[in-house]
Amino acid sequence: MAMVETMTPEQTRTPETARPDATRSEGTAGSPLVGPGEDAKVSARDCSVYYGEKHALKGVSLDIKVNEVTAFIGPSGCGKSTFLRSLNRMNDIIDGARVTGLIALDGEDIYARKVDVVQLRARVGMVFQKPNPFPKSIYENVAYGPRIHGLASTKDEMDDVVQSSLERAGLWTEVKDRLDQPGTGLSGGQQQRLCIARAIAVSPEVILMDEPCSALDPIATAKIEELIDELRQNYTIVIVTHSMQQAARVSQRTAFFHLGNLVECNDTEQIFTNPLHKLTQGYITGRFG
Ligand SMILES: Nc1ncnc2c1ncn2[C@@H]1O[C@H](COP(=O)(O)OP(=O)(O)OP(=O)(O)O)[C@@H](O)[C@H]1O
Repeated sequence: MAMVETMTPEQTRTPETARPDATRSEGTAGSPLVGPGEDAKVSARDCSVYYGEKHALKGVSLDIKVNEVTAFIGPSGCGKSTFLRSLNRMNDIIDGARVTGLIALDGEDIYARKVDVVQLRARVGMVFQKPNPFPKSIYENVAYGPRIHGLASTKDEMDDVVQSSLERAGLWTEVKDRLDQPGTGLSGGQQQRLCIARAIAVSPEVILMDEPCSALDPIATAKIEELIDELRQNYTIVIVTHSMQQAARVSQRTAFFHLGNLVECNDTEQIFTNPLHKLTQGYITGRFG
Protein backbone atom coordinates (compact mmCIF):
# COMPACT_ATOMS: atom_id res chain seq x y z
CA MET A 1 0.00 0.00 0.00
CA ALA A 2 2.72 2.45 1.02
CA MET A 3 4.35 1.93 -2.36
CA VAL A 4 1.29 3.30 -4.12
CA GLU A 5 1.33 6.47 -2.12
CA THR A 6 4.94 7.11 -3.06
CA MET A 7 4.42 6.47 -6.79
CA THR A 8 5.14 9.50 -8.94
CA PRO A 9 2.75 10.32 -11.82
CA GLU A 10 5.46 9.15 -14.24
CA GLN A 11 5.49 5.73 -12.63
CA THR A 12 1.79 5.38 -13.31
CA ARG A 13 2.15 6.31 -16.97
CA THR A 14 2.72 3.99 -19.88
CA PRO A 15 6.16 4.16 -21.46
CA GLU A 16 4.81 5.71 -24.68
CA THR A 17 2.98 8.50 -22.90
CA ALA A 18 6.16 9.43 -21.07
CA ARG A 19 7.90 9.97 -24.41
CA PRO A 20 9.46 13.40 -24.47
CA ASP A 21 8.77 13.81 -28.23
CA ALA A 22 5.01 13.29 -27.95
CA THR A 23 3.05 16.24 -29.30
CA ARG A 24 0.75 18.29 -27.14
CA SER A 25 -2.90 18.76 -27.92
CA GLU A 26 -5.73 20.81 -26.58
CA GLY A 27 -7.74 19.19 -23.85
CA THR A 28 -11.11 19.57 -22.22
CA ALA A 29 -10.21 20.21 -18.64
CA GLY A 30 -7.25 22.51 -18.89
CA SER A 31 -4.83 19.76 -17.88
CA PRO A 32 -1.50 19.41 -19.65
CA LEU A 33 -2.10 16.77 -22.30
CA VAL A 34 0.04 14.74 -24.61
CA GLY A 35 -1.00 13.85 -28.16
CA PRO A 36 -1.99 10.34 -29.25
CA GLY A 37 0.54 7.75 -30.38
CA GLU A 38 0.63 6.95 -34.11
CA ASP A 39 -1.25 3.65 -34.04
CA ALA A 40 -3.61 4.63 -31.22
CA LYS A 41 -7.32 4.14 -31.87
CA VAL A 42 -8.25 5.52 -28.48
CA SER A 43 -6.03 7.77 -26.38
CA ALA A 44 -6.56 8.83 -22.80
CA ARG A 45 -4.53 11.66 -21.35
CA ASP A 46 -4.58 12.54 -17.67
CA CYS A 47 -8.06 11.06 -17.38
CA SER A 48 -9.71 11.16 -13.96
CA VAL A 49 -13.17 10.00 -12.96
CA TYR A 50 -14.95 11.17 -9.82
CA TYR A 51 -18.13 9.79 -8.27
CA GLY A 52 -19.15 12.80 -6.20
CA GLU A 53 -16.14 13.37 -3.92
CA LYS A 54 -14.61 9.99 -4.65
CA HIS A 55 -11.63 10.11 -7.00
CA ALA A 56 -12.04 6.66 -8.56
CA LEU A 57 -9.66 6.96 -11.53
CA LYS A 58 -6.52 9.05 -11.15
CA GLY A 59 -4.89 10.79 -14.09
CA VAL A 60 -4.69 7.83 -16.44
CA SER A 61 -2.81 8.22 -19.73
CA LEU A 62 -2.95 5.29 -22.11
CA ASP A 63 -3.03 4.50 -25.83
CA ILE A 64 -5.26 1.69 -27.08
CA LYS A 65 -3.85 0.41 -30.32
CA VAL A 66 -5.87 -0.37 -33.41
CA ASN A 67 -6.79 -4.02 -34.12
CA GLU A 68 -5.38 -5.23 -30.86
CA VAL A 69 -7.00 -6.64 -27.76
CA THR A 70 -6.09 -4.62 -24.68
CA ALA A 71 -6.88 -6.22 -21.31
CA PHE A 72 -7.51 -4.22 -18.13
CA ILE A 73 -6.57 -6.16 -15.02
CA GLY A 74 -6.24 -5.33 -11.34
CA PRO A 75 -7.83 -5.96 -7.95
CA SER A 76 -11.50 -5.36 -7.32
CA GLY A 77 -12.35 -1.64 -7.09
CA CYS A 78 -9.17 -0.47 -8.84
CA GLY A 79 -11.12 1.41 -11.51
CA LYS A 80 -11.04 -0.94 -14.52
CA SER A 81 -14.77 -0.70 -15.28
CA THR A 82 -14.82 3.01 -14.48
CA PHE A 83 -12.12 3.62 -17.08
CA LEU A 84 -13.77 1.29 -19.61
CA ARG A 85 -17.08 3.13 -19.24
CA SER A 86 -15.38 6.48 -19.76
CA LEU A 87 -14.22 5.29 -23.22
CA ASN A 88 -17.76 5.52 -24.64
CA ARG A 89 -19.22 7.95 -22.12
CA MET A 90 -21.27 5.34 -20.28
CA ASN A 91 -20.31 7.18 -17.08
CA ASP A 92 -22.53 10.04 -18.34
CA ILE A 93 -25.56 8.06 -17.20
CA ILE A 94 -24.26 7.63 -13.62
CA ASP A 95 -25.50 10.38 -11.29
CA GLY A 96 -22.60 12.37 -9.84
CA ALA A 97 -19.96 10.86 -12.17
CA ARG A 98 -17.52 13.38 -13.65
CA VAL A 99 -14.69 12.81 -16.12
CA THR A 100 -11.70 15.15 -16.57
CA GLY A 101 -8.74 15.03 -18.92
CA LEU A 102 -8.90 13.94 -22.55
CA ILE A 103 -10.21 10.82 -24.21
CA ALA A 104 -9.83 10.83 -27.97
CA LEU A 105 -11.10 8.46 -30.64
CA ASP A 106 -8.99 8.76 -33.81
CA GLY A 107 -7.60 11.93 -32.29
CA GLU A 108 -11.02 13.56 -31.69
CA ASP A 109 -12.11 14.47 -28.17
CA ILE A 110 -15.14 12.26 -27.39
CA TYR A 111 -16.26 14.65 -24.62
CA ALA A 112 -16.41 17.65 -26.95
CA ARG A 113 -19.78 19.42 -26.98
CA LYS A 114 -20.44 18.66 -30.65
CA VAL A 115 -20.18 14.89 -30.12
CA ASP A 116 -23.42 12.93 -30.58
CA VAL A 117 -23.27 10.35 -27.80
CA VAL A 118 -25.58 7.92 -29.62
CA GLN A 119 -23.26 7.94 -32.63
CA LEU A 120 -20.24 7.63 -30.36
CA ARG A 121 -21.68 4.52 -28.70
CA ALA A 122 -22.32 3.02 -32.14
CA ARG A 123 -18.62 3.56 -32.95
CA VAL A 124 -17.54 2.33 -29.53
CA GLY A 125 -19.85 -0.55 -28.65
CA MET A 126 -20.12 -2.32 -25.34
CA VAL A 127 -20.72 -5.88 -24.15
CA PHE A 128 -21.60 -6.28 -20.48
CA GLN A 129 -20.78 -8.79 -17.80
CA LYS A 130 -24.22 -10.37 -17.76
CA PRO A 131 -25.69 -11.18 -21.17
CA ASN A 132 -28.58 -8.75 -21.59
CA PRO A 133 -30.58 -9.53 -24.74
CA PHE A 134 -33.69 -7.41 -25.29
CA PRO A 135 -36.99 -9.24 -24.65
CA LYS A 136 -37.40 -9.59 -28.41
CA SER A 137 -36.68 -12.18 -31.08
CA ILE A 138 -33.12 -13.14 -31.97
CA TYR A 139 -33.57 -11.30 -35.30
CA GLU A 140 -34.88 -8.14 -33.64
CA ASN A 141 -32.08 -8.11 -31.09
CA VAL A 142 -29.60 -7.73 -33.94
CA ALA A 143 -31.79 -5.58 -36.22
CA TYR A 144 -32.64 -3.00 -33.55
CA GLY A 145 -29.40 -0.98 -33.73
CA PRO A 146 -29.11 -0.91 -37.54
CA ARG A 147 -32.77 0.18 -37.71
CA ILE A 148 -32.38 3.16 -35.36
CA HIS A 149 -29.16 4.16 -37.10
CA GLY A 150 -30.73 3.80 -40.57
CA LEU A 151 -28.11 1.29 -41.70
CA ALA A 152 -30.46 -0.83 -43.83
CA SER A 153 -33.16 0.53 -46.11
CA THR A 154 -34.84 -2.69 -47.27
CA LYS A 155 -35.81 -5.98 -45.64
CA ASP A 156 -33.18 -7.78 -47.75
CA GLU A 157 -30.48 -5.39 -46.57
CA MET A 158 -31.53 -5.88 -42.97
CA ASP A 159 -31.54 -9.67 -43.43
CA ASP A 160 -27.96 -9.39 -44.70
CA VAL A 161 -26.86 -7.25 -41.74
CA VAL A 162 -28.47 -9.67 -39.27
CA GLN A 163 -26.94 -12.72 -40.93
CA SER A 164 -23.44 -11.29 -41.26
CA SER A 165 -23.47 -10.01 -37.66
CA LEU A 166 -24.57 -13.40 -36.35
CA GLU A 167 -21.95 -15.10 -38.52
CA ARG A 168 -19.20 -12.83 -37.23
CA ALA A 169 -20.34 -13.53 -33.68
CA GLY A 170 -20.11 -17.28 -34.39
CA LEU A 171 -23.81 -17.84 -33.73
CA TRP A 172 -25.46 -18.07 -37.16
CA THR A 173 -25.45 -21.85 -37.61
CA GLU A 174 -26.95 -22.32 -34.14
CA VAL A 175 -29.82 -19.86 -34.61
CA LYS A 176 -30.54 -19.54 -38.33
CA ASP A 177 -33.65 -21.74 -38.08
CA ARG A 178 -35.07 -19.95 -35.04
CA LEU A 179 -34.53 -16.27 -35.69
CA ASP A 180 -38.08 -15.44 -34.63
CA GLN A 181 -37.66 -17.02 -31.20
CA PRO A 182 -36.82 -14.92 -28.11
CA GLY A 183 -33.17 -14.07 -27.54
CA THR A 184 -33.71 -14.72 -23.86
CA GLY A 185 -34.38 -18.41 -24.68
CA LEU A 186 -30.76 -19.01 -25.69
CA SER A 187 -28.08 -20.44 -23.37
CA GLY A 188 -25.91 -17.95 -21.44
CA GLY A 189 -23.00 -18.34 -23.86
CA GLN A 190 -25.29 -17.98 -26.87
CA GLN A 191 -26.90 -14.91 -25.31
CA GLN A 192 -23.48 -13.34 -24.87
CA ARG A 193 -22.63 -14.06 -28.53
CA LEU A 194 -26.01 -12.54 -29.45
CA CYS A 195 -25.01 -9.42 -27.51
CA ILE A 196 -21.72 -9.37 -29.42
CA ALA A 197 -23.69 -9.73 -32.71
CA ARG A 198 -25.88 -6.83 -31.58
CA ALA A 199 -22.79 -4.69 -30.92
CA ILE A 200 -21.24 -5.66 -34.28
CA ALA A 201 -24.46 -4.94 -36.23
CA VAL A 202 -23.95 -1.17 -36.07
CA SER A 203 -20.40 -1.49 -37.46
CA PRO A 204 -18.45 -0.32 -34.43
CA GLU A 205 -14.74 0.42 -34.59
CA VAL A 206 -14.07 -0.38 -30.95
CA ILE A 207 -15.75 -3.01 -28.76
CA LEU A 208 -15.55 -2.63 -24.99
CA MET A 209 -16.14 -5.83 -23.00
CA ASP A 210 -16.69 -5.71 -19.26
CA GLU A 211 -15.92 -9.19 -17.89
CA PRO A 212 -17.84 -10.78 -20.79
CA CYS A 213 -17.23 -14.36 -19.62
CA SER A 214 -17.78 -14.03 -15.89
CA ALA A 215 -21.30 -15.49 -16.09
CA LEU A 216 -20.30 -18.30 -18.47
CA ASP A 217 -19.10 -21.89 -18.10
CA PRO A 218 -15.61 -22.87 -19.37
CA ILE A 219 -16.86 -24.10 -22.76
CA ALA A 220 -18.88 -20.95 -23.46
CA THR A 221 -15.89 -18.92 -22.20
CA ALA A 222 -13.54 -20.69 -24.63
CA LYS A 223 -15.91 -19.86 -27.52
CA ILE A 224 -16.04 -16.18 -26.59
CA GLU A 225 -12.25 -16.08 -26.26
CA GLU A 226 -11.86 -17.63 -29.74
CA LEU A 227 -14.33 -15.10 -31.05
CA ILE A 228 -12.42 -12.19 -29.48
CA ASP A 229 -9.29 -13.39 -31.25
CA GLU A 230 -11.11 -13.46 -34.60
CA LEU A 231 -12.82 -10.13 -34.04
CA ARG A 232 -9.61 -8.23 -33.50
CA GLN A 233 -8.84 -8.52 -37.23
CA ASN A 234 -11.65 -5.99 -37.78
CA TYR A 235 -12.13 -4.24 -34.46
CA THR A 236 -10.14 -2.72 -31.65
CA ILE A 237 -11.11 -4.51 -28.46
CA VAL A 238 -10.77 -3.62 -24.79
CA ILE A 239 -11.64 -6.25 -22.22
CA VAL A 240 -11.89 -5.99 -18.45
CA THR A 241 -11.15 -9.34 -16.87
CA HIS A 242 -10.54 -10.79 -13.44
CA SER A 243 -8.79 -13.74 -15.00
CA MET A 244 -5.10 -13.28 -15.62
CA GLN A 245 -5.15 -16.48 -17.69
CA GLN A 246 -7.82 -14.94 -19.87
CA ALA A 247 -5.85 -11.71 -20.26
CA ALA A 248 -2.79 -13.76 -21.23
CA ARG A 249 -4.80 -15.84 -23.72
CA VAL A 250 -6.73 -13.11 -25.52
CA SER A 251 -4.82 -9.85 -25.33
CA GLN A 252 -1.77 -8.37 -27.00
CA ARG A 253 -1.48 -5.53 -24.46
CA THR A 254 -2.33 -5.51 -20.78
CA ALA A 255 -2.90 -2.55 -18.47
CA PHE A 256 -2.62 -3.13 -14.71
CA PHE A 257 -4.59 -0.81 -12.43
CA HIS A 258 -4.32 -0.36 -8.68
CA LEU A 259 -6.30 1.99 -6.44
CA GLY A 260 -7.40 4.11 -9.40
CA ASN A 261 -3.88 4.41 -10.85
CA LEU A 262 -2.66 2.89 -14.08
CA VAL A 263 0.47 1.21 -12.78
CA GLU A 264 1.75 -0.25 -16.03
CA CYS A 265 0.65 -0.97 -19.60
CA ASN A 266 2.78 -3.09 -21.84
CA ASP A 267 2.86 -6.09 -24.18
CA THR A 268 0.92 -8.84 -22.48
CA GLU A 269 3.87 -11.21 -22.60
CA GLN A 270 6.08 -8.67 -20.87
CA ILE A 271 3.47 -7.93 -18.19
CA PHE A 272 3.20 -11.62 -17.32
CA THR A 273 6.87 -12.53 -17.60
CA ASN A 274 8.83 -9.42 -16.75
CA PRO A 275 6.67 -6.59 -15.39
CA LEU A 276 8.36 -3.26 -14.79
CA HIS A 277 6.58 -2.47 -11.54
CA LYS A 278 6.70 -4.34 -8.24
CA LEU A 279 2.97 -3.90 -7.77
CA THR A 280 2.28 -5.67 -11.07
CA GLN A 281 4.65 -8.45 -10.05
CA GLY A 282 2.83 -8.81 -6.74
CA TYR A 283 -0.55 -9.02 -8.43
CA ILE A 284 0.35 -11.49 -11.17
CA THR A 285 2.10 -13.78 -8.71
CA GLY A 286 -0.98 -13.76 -6.48
CA ARG A 287 0.62 -11.91 -3.57
CA PHE A 288 -2.43 -9.65 -3.38
CA GLY A 289 -5.63 -9.17 -5.25
N1 LIG B 1 -21.67 4.42 -9.41
C1 LIG B 1 -20.72 4.56 -8.50
N2 LIG B 1 -20.87 5.42 -7.47
C2 LIG B 1 -19.91 5.59 -6.53
N3 LIG B 1 -18.73 4.92 -6.54
C3 LIG B 1 -18.53 4.04 -7.53
C4 LIG B 1 -19.49 3.81 -8.56
N4 LIG B 1 -19.00 2.87 -9.41
C5 LIG B 1 -17.78 2.54 -8.93
N5 LIG B 1 -17.50 3.23 -7.81
C6 LIG B 1 -16.27 3.16 -7.02
O1 LIG B 1 -15.18 3.47 -7.86
C7 LIG B 1 -14.08 2.60 -7.61
C8 LIG B 1 -13.73 1.87 -8.88
O2 LIG B 1 -14.80 0.98 -9.21
P1 LIG B 1 -14.81 0.08 -10.50
O3 LIG B 1 -16.12 -0.61 -10.56
O4 LIG B 1 -14.39 0.88 -11.66
O5 LIG B 1 -13.64 -0.95 -10.16
P2 LIG B 1 -13.26 -2.32 -10.87
O6 LIG B 1 -11.78 -2.38 -10.90
O7 LIG B 1 -13.98 -2.45 -12.16
O8 LIG B 1 -13.83 -3.35 -9.80
P3 LIG B 1 -14.40 -4.84 -10.00
O9 LIG B 1 -13.26 -5.65 -10.51
O10 LIG B 1 -14.80 -5.24 -8.61
O11 LIG B 1 -15.57 -4.77 -10.95
C9 LIG B 1 -14.50 1.68 -6.48
O12 LIG B 1 -14.03 2.21 -5.27
C10 LIG B 1 -16.01 1.74 -6.53
O13 LIG B 1 -16.57 1.52 -5.25
